[in-house]
Amino acid sequence: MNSASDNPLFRIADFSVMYPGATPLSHLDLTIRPHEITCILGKSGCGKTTLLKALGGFIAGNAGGGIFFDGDRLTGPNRHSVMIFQENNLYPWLTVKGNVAFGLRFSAPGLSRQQRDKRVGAMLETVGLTESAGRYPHQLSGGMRQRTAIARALVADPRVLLLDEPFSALDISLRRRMQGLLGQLWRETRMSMVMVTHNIEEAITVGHRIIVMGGQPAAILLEQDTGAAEFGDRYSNAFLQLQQHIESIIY
Ligand SMILES: Nc1ncnc2c1ncn2[C@@H]1O[C@H](COP(=O)(O)OP(=O)(O)OP(=O)(O)O)[C@@H](O)[C@H]1O
Repeated sequence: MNSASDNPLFRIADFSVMYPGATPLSHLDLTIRPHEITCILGKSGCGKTTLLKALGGFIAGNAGGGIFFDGDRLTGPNRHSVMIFQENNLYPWLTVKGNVAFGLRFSAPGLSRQQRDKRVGAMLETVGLTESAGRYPHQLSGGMRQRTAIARALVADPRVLLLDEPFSALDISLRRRMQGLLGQLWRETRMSMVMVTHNIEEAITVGHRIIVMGGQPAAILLEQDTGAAEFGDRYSNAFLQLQQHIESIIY
């Protein structure tokens, strides 16, 4: 997936986060490569969301280390990264189309109404929501809501998509369809994505690289490339062996 000349997208160096009563990350070192889907796995409470929020610039680390995005120290949220949460990503008072158009408001404020409508329309088509453009979030299924959230994130043309258990509220068939959609979007854009998930199968299926965290404070227990074709088949030996291996590490 990567080549030796690729610089890291994120370099997490000697990075620590202390909350009152918890120190999920302490002197953590890790790199995240560009143009890959990196999946982060680990036991509940080990610091996955903390790390993801820090990558989005929403959490500053304690003095000493830092996070470097494209070589520059991250000092706060920037327009290059967009985060999608498990639920409640949408504005309830806006339609699907309005929510997606909102994604352009700050990233491309100079667009004419026509240009904006064109981009929003194309994005709605990509995620299969053209027919539902006029509906409000409460009129959508969970999968449609997450597709709207993905469309809103992608319409802004970010370089990085940060996803925090985006499909965990969905049933298994919808979840698999959403995994397929994410893969399709990646093939079309080669966008860098970092996804936190509890689901080992999902991480192996969707990810090109898996990072397993564990312990308190969290250490990196495993880094594994999973871009090879054998990991695309959830019944292959390689897939099942890796799934068991990760299970044994986490639990
Ligand atoms: N704002 C906060 N204030 C105090 N402690 C916090 C805060 N946010 C998280 N924590 C604590 O930090 C630790 C790591 O939390 P985090 O949400 O990053 O874990 P996680 O691996 O994403 O968990 P889960 O898989 O359950 O979502 C936990 O012990 C949590 O209770």
